Amino acid sequence: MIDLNIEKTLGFISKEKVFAYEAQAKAAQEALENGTGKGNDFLGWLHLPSSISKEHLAELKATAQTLRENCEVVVVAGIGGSYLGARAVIEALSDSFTWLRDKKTAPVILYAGHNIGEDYLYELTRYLADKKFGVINISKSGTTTETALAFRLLKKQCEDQRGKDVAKQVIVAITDAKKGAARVTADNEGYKSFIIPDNVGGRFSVLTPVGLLPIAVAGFDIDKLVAGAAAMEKACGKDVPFVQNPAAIYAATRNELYKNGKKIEILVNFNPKLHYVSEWWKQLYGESEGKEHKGIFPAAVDFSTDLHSMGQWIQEGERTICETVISVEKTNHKLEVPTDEQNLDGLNFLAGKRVDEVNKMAELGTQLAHVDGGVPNIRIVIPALNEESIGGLLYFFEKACGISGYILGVNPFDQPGVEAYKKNMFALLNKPGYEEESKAIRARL
Ligand SMILES: O=P(O)(O)OC[C@H]1O[C@H](O)[C@H](O)[C@@H](O)[C@@H]1O
Repeated sequence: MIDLNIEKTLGFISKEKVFAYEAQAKAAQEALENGTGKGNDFLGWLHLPSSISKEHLAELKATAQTLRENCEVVVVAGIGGSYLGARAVIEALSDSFTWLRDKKTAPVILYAGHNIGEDYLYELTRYLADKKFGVINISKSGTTTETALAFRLLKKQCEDQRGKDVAKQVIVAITDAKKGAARVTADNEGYKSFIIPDNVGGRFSVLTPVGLLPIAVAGFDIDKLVAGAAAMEKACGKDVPFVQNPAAIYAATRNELYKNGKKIEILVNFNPKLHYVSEWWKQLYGESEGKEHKGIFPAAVDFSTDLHSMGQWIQEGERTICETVISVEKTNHKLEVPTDEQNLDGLNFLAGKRVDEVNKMAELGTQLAHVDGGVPNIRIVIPALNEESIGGLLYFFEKACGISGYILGVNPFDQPGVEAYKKNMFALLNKPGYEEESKAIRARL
């Protein structure tokens, strides 16, 4: 379970004001439960953790096993919500150097379809040239250009390298039940496929096959991940009183901070493995709340790395920011600072201490400094980097996002703004059907 602490925001906003959101948070929770709010076609994530069946998990694990047995490398092709959840969990739980080890216990997971870098894709195809690789092609719409382009390359390479029959075994599609090019290809080629439910938007889909299959291929326990999320679903349930509901309190606090001029929320970690949890969080909150010219800008830093780059700005720059720190209570391994007789580096005052003790003092020192500098600080403690904790943390953020978006007054479940660049790109590339737009955009150049 997580521990949420808002004490260090209270010099900037008052507890009374935060607690005054109780009625709004309750109304938001009810709108989510009853499906009466904006975007109510996309509430499938709300009770997803508690509704995932053992059979579904077993099917995912069986497919993961096929990929694990037949692949040295598995490429996850997807963008946005179709890759960030999987990557967030895999990187949070993986040994940082596992990809460099000769002996591997699971296929190396690589990512594609989240950029259009020609060199990136060239180098990926080169790396895969002598590898037994498979592909998980993930796209809810089934038509996202970045992903489709990468998949076209990977599909051809996989078939050329491994033959059509093996390719059929090691290519898996995760997409809509009926529509989209990814569905057509999967059905035509006879790929194993999983469905992304209609009522679960991409950024809320980590606990569907979108996240669960790659996570299982990487060797992590999806039963425990889902169990952690289900426990959090309960802890943030509609009947939990406001003061005890971490999702409601977080949603209320960030809305009150926003009202008081804190336009940017920086998600902070003191553990490099959480980098992609922040990337996932940025999409979740950015796409959900950034509309109608409103919404906190979600940013992220990795400390202490970024204390030596962004630390100055955070300490003394424009006072429009607040921080939310994810702190991991216990490390998974133990490492002590050794004693050195000569003590040339002057570090003997740390000798015998755990490295994590030093990290925790960096964290505490940073919190106090930033609060002194005018940055309100929310702290979220998770017990450890394991499946249960991460599952719980992700669901907590999803639930809080739904409540927070409704308090803000926007539809947290659509993303109309994302289409603007796509329309221009298609017009510039002369995509059939965009003839008028092509003419209009060329006239502007
Ligand atoms: O899964 P897909 O349909 O390929 O979509 C992938 C991503 O791109 C879209 O443009 C949306 O902005 C995201 O919300 C989505 O997660």
